[in-house]
Amino acid sequence: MPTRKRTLKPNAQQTEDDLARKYFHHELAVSRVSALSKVLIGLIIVVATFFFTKFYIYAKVEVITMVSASNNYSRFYYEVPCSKDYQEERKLFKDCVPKRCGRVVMDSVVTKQEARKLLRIVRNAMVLGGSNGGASILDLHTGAISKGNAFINIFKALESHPEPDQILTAEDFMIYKKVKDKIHSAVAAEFEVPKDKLYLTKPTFFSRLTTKPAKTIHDEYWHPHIDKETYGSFHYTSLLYLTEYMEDFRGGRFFFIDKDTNRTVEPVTGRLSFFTSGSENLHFVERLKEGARYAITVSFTCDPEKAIGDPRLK
Ligand SMILES: O=C(O)CCC(=O)C(=O)O
Ligand SMILES: [Fe+2]
Repeated sequence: MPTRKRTLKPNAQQTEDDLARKYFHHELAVSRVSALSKVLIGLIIVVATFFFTKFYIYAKVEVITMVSASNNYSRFYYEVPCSKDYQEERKLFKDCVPKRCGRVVMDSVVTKQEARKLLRIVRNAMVLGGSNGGASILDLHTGAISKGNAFINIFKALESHPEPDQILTAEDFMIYKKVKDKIHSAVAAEFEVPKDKLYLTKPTFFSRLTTKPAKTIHDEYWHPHIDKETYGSFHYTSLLYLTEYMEDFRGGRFFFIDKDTNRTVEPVTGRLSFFTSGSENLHFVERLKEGARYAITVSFTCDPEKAIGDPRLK
């Protein structure tokens, strides 16, 4: 029996092939379109996120000059609600951990003359050191001083110096101690802590900021930070300024970062600024635009185990 091959009519076969081809192309096109649209959607999301973030950052920040260089403040006080950062320690150091948190600026605790003497100390010391980047420190307690891309010990460097008295003297340490004691009293009184329950802690150091580009992480002073987190032992941070904003340098203002506002303190020679060190006082230093900015960070703790003594010439 002749077998009848079941064949489609040429036309029908063609139509089916065409359809299959068309379908295949359609599928391919659809998958190409959907891959392309995925890429496009991804791109749109990335661009939108970028602009939103930028817009949000810029839209958010209103800058308020909280403490201006052109005014004199015998006592400026700005209260902020305390963060939860102190909860664990409240029982341990009950007379000392802040009950009330805030920011204080006092222009009459340290005299201009004392500030100028302290400025001379750090300037002299920097003859032996100085960072390659924009931030140098001098810690009279440990002897650490920035040099190049690292630190050296100033007491060691003085041993081989022909005229160490030209750099650092016993009198310098007396001035440093006198000023540090006045700051200690002011912080204790303002935050109602018995002075003998509040201890000087480390690091307590001089700083010099310049416009030099950063060479190491130690030069990057402008990052927002919380002192209690960064330094561990701090409960109260104080800053004594040794040069003046817009006189000796441009940029270099101190910024407190609040929810939708930044509040600045403009440095003035002899200006004492202090605040509770928890996350209620997130802050940064504006990048310098010109000149050199000198300050001392004098830090206090409630933990007697973290206390440090007065520095002395070794
Ligand atoms: O120098 C200043 O104004 C602030 C320095 C600072 O934030 C710090 O030492 O932790
Ligand atoms: Fe700080």
